[in-house]
Amino acid sequence: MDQSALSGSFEVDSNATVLLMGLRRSGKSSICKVVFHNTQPLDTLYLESTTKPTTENFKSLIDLAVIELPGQLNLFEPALYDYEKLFTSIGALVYVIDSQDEYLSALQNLAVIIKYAVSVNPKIHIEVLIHKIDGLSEDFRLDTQRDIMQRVGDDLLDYGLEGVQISFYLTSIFDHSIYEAFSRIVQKLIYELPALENLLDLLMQYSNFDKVFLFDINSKIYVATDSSPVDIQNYEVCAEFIDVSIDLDGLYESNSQQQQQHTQQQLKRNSITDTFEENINQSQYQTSVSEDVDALANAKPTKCISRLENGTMLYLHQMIRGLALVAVSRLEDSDETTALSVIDHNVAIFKKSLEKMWEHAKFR
Ligand SMILES: Nc1nc2c(ncn2[C@@H]2O[C@H](COP(=O)(O)OP(=O)(O)OP(=O)(O)O)[C@@H](O)[C@H]2O)c(=O)[nH]1
Repeated sequence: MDQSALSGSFEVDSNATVLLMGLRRSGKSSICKVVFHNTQPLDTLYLESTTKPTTENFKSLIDLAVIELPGQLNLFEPALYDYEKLFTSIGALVYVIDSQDEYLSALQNLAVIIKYAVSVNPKIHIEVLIHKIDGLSEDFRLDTQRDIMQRVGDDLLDYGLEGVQISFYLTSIFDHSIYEAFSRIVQKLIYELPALENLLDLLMQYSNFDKVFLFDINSKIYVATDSSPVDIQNYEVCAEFIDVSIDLDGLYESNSQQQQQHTQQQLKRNSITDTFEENINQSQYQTSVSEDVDALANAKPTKCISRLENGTMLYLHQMIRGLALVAVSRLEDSDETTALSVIDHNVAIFKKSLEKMWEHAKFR
């Protein structure tokens, strides 16, 4: 984690910045660890309290920065930091509420922060994570959400802020809900999102996909998807398929590496049988190694296709900037060969469009 004592000022220069706030022990650091560092949820149990603001930078389709403020910071205290500068330069405020704890003081704190945030940055996205829902029953989760939404609405009315848009998410680091929430939050910061969604809709239509995601491979956040509703099971299956594909990719050596080993074995055999030819073979070997290096440099992006027991096909194709396109399709076995060449062709066109979009991207 990139810990920085920001001694009085925050260096934030892009709207693709998320500010993570919430009371102590609400789960802020755990969320960062699990989503952006692949930490196992149970390993967050004994995390130390954050005492200084920390910033984490993630390079994906956008260069995202997540600033975590320690829970004990109080906006009313004599300003240690330049809050005005901070709030004017962020794209989203994410406030974490521990739903397993008594949350009234968190809601008071949230109302004060929202009042300040919208006064200095009216365009800010306000996102509330009703967190640690793994400890609540299904019914109680919805009751808690209703209660929190009602109370936040009342508090804002008291401040005369009735028009403020706030999004609420039920989250836990123990399931996919935290990734789903962060995906939606990050998408709001992507200026090109409508164009991307359009492209994905077209890709889906012409490739017989049922659902298509554009994933950030490291975090499993999806930076875009087509316009059909997201079914969490589809998300889970696609996110897990990324891990499987990457593991498989690492398991098998590329052709060029195998070729290199074969040449090496050949060389050893020759050196035993014929010393005269050894020199010639060695020079051949060297040529083949340098060719292999070139081949590796031009290595093809990862592509993986798999069919599940229920007949669903999963299709993964690596894109630019650590992204992967993952799609679900219910293609019949008999159509597969022709359909796959059409899909490959369409995906290649999509990738080119993505490259162009990236070149002209607003947040780079
Ligand atoms: N049950 C449950 N526990 C969680 C969840 N997320 C975080 N926790 C636990 O909550 C505790 C506090 O988490 P932290 O991430 O340290 O909280 P924080 O908001 O960063 O706390 P400060 O650094 O003090 O501001 C840890 O023991 C986590 O394991 C969750 O989704 N469910």
